[in-house]
Amino acid sequence: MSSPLFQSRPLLLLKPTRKIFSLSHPQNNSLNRSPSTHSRNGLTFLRHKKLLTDLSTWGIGGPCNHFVQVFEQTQLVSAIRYCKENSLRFMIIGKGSNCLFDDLGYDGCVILNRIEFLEKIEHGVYRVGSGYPFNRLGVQSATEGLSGLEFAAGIPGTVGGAAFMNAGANGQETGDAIDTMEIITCEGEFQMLNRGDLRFGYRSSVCQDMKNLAAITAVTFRLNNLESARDRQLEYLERRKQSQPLRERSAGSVFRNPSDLGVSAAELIERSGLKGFKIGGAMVSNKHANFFINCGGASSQDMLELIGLVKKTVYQKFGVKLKEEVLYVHPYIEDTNL
Ligand SMILES: NC(=O)C1=CN([C@@H]2O[C@H](COP(=O)(O)OP(=O)(O)OC[C@H]3O[C@@H](n4cnc5c(N)ncnc54)[C@H](OP(=O)(O)O)[C@@H]3O)[C@@H](O)[C@H]2O)C=CC1
Ligand SMILES: C=C(O[C@H]1[C@H](O)[C@@H](CO)O[C@H](OP(=O)(O)OP(=O)(O)OC[C@H]2O[C@@H](n3ccc(=O)[nH]c3=O)[C@H](O)[C@@H]2O)[C@@H]1NC(C)=O)C(=O)O
Repeated sequence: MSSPLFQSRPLLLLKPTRKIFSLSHPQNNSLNRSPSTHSRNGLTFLRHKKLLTDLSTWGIGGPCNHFVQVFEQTQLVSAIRYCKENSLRFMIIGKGSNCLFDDLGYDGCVILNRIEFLEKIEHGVYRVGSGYPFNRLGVQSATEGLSGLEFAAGIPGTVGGAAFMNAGANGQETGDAIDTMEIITCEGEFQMLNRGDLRFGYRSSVCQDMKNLAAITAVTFRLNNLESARDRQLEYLERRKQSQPLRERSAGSVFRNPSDLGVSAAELIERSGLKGFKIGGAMVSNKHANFFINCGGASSQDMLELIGLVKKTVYQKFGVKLKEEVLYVHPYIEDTNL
């Protein structure tokens, strides 16, 4: 974050912004132009109309310059081509449950992923559109006596977001259940990635490092028979309800757990005395210290400052550098060091 605008902000894990397209600049690409709508190849693009507040579970974010919803893989390709032809940077968003948008908005095109098909290839093998709700898939598969995604119940993301982040809980991870992944490259080509290509790690997948990934379009899961899968799923969900503030506006865990220290980020934050600590409308949850809540009118600056302060305090107290799990979306591409 080299720009003066962001000098005082904490270093959040940056989203892998699509860089292939030419860049717009804040001075000649105002985020506050008058709203309009136009159609192209059956897609409706909104200009300066959509607020990112409505697209993130945190309920934070200003206007985006361009916004389009896609319901099929071919529409996603069209949307990406449109961005390419018009030199727009773009991002694919699922449920916005892992993103921190800026109050200044986003100067490119936000593509909302609504590709929600589910195809049963054979018993235990599901091919699922990347916009399919991950939560629903977790309940559905467990109800059918299939094991592998019981942990997904209660997770507010999409299948694409979960695969991209390798979401996990209760000792299970998304990547463990994935057989293949279908993607679109920045050149607009479809590609199939096999299990061996995917290199999943704790909250990471090969997708996060792929320079030419435009979007994950579908994921094929291979699940195992387990009679007690539904009971396990219900137990995990109950545990989640007891320990996490699911009714509040959050983005799940803000920080990754430190590796090999045998202590969670939540415990470090709690032991720093920060539960309930508030900056503006942003607050460290009293229920779970690694969940930060928008308790009313939080700005992106409030949240960024809270993240920075928690990070600094934990470092001063324990010498541990916490690393963000949430992804900060820069309003302008020039503000990144990418
Ligand atoms: N374990 C838990 O309890 C919780 C877990 N989570 C997890 O956080 C993640 C958020 O999911 P979701 O809300 O849908 O994601 P988001 O809409 O928050 O998107 C997060 C990032 O994932 C990338 N992404 C999302 N969908 C796609 C796709 N189809 N293809 C390529 N990249 C994609 C986007 O990258 P880009 O912008 O570069 O396109 C985006 O920056 C999930 O893994 C979810 O399970 C969230 C809350 C709680
Ligand atoms: C919510 C997310 O995933 C969650 C996932 O739901 C849960 C359940 O398995 O396990 C991880 O949380 P977590 O490590 O904080 O798990 P928890 O079981 O809640 O807590 C771990 C430990 O921290 C302690 N703890 C927890 C909360 C708190 O306020 N204070 C505290 O001291 C608990 O007592 C426990 O000893 C994932 N988070 C990360 C960063 O790995 C997410 O990724 O967004």
